[in-house]
Amino acid sequence: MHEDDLDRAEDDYFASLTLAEADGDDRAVEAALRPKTLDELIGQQRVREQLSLVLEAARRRERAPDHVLLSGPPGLGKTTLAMIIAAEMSAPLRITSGPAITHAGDLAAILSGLNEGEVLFVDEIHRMSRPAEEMLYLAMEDFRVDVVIGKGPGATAIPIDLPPFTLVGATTRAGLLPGPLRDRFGFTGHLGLYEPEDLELIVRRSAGLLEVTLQDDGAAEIAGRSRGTPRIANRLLRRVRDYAQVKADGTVTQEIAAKALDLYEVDALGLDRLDLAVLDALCRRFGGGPVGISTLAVAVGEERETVEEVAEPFLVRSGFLARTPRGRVATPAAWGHLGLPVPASAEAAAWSADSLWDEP
Ligand SMILES: Nc1ncnc2c1ncn2[C@@H]1O[C@H](COP(=O)(O)OP(=O)(O)OP(=O)(O)O)[C@@H](O)[C@H]1O
Repeated sequence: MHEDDLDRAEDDYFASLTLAEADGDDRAVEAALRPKTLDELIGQQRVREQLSLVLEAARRRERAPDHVLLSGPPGLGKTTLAMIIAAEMSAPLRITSGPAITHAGDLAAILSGLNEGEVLFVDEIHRMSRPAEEMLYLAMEDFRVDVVIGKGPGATAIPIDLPPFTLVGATTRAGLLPGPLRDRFGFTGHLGLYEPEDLELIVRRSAGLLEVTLQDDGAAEIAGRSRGTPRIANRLLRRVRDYAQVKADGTVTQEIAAKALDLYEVDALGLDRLDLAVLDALCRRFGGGPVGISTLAVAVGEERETVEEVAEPFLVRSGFLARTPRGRVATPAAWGHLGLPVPASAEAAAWSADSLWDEP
């Protein structure tokens, strides 16, 4: 079995555990904490409303819903939403990922094994191979695949009809998807970083499920340091719970949460070690930029994708980093956060509105 398939099988297994069975294993707990219905999902109001309409309309027409593309940084709930779509449609769910589909044949095998109405979730769909992508165009539009038998001039394409299904694609980089693939999704939902109030509700819900005694100010402290990301909020809650149980009486107060998170090197605004390394390199080594994302990634010893998809969205949203056509620049707030004096060039460069740039 491919490594990714093994991961997915493990995910399925974790999803089948009850919380009591799962507790003690971080990945299993994460799966068990997933909301199961759209109503249970916290935040992402717009996507929730839009999706609820798409699903309701499909139910009334007794048809499989249109294909759905979900985009946004990691840990915001794309997998959770795919599971919810299947559950809301009472349809089976099949999970795979772009990197697991290296040949068109891998995809043909998956597609031809689908049942009517099934939801196929392809995580990291932007990392699928090109031939597989082209096969997917036809499958999405005409519910058909052409399987090529043989090679060279004697090769023949045998068309195979597929039952109607719903593809749910997830990507951290909608911009990387080729236009023809993006256009074949009937609905695209963009998941943005969560507001602290929503994260607070998520932390409180998880604390309830995990039977952690959590005071309101403790929930606010964890939410404020969660980088706008439910997965991180849930993870921090578990680390704070450890601390509260070992160093105190088990109750999570603001003070306990702050102490625990300081210990785990999550600063008061939620910046973690990578975020701080990026800011530090940007300010101290590159004089505040502009500097290219690849150079920045090398400077902090990380993959370009990790810096771009994990650290950058949060740093931009927090007002510490700006993207300009000439590269990334530190804002005056970044210098301030690192306790460094703000150079005059940073004041001018970062805050000329014309220099801000949205696309990578
Ligand atoms: N809106 C939400 N309400 C409550 N919990 C949420 C919400 N969104 C995500 N979570 C929790 O966050 C965790 C991560 O969610 P999920 O795995 O769906 O993210 P993802 O976007 O698919 O991430 P990745 O792309 O990295 O796999 C899950 O444990 C889930 O319980």
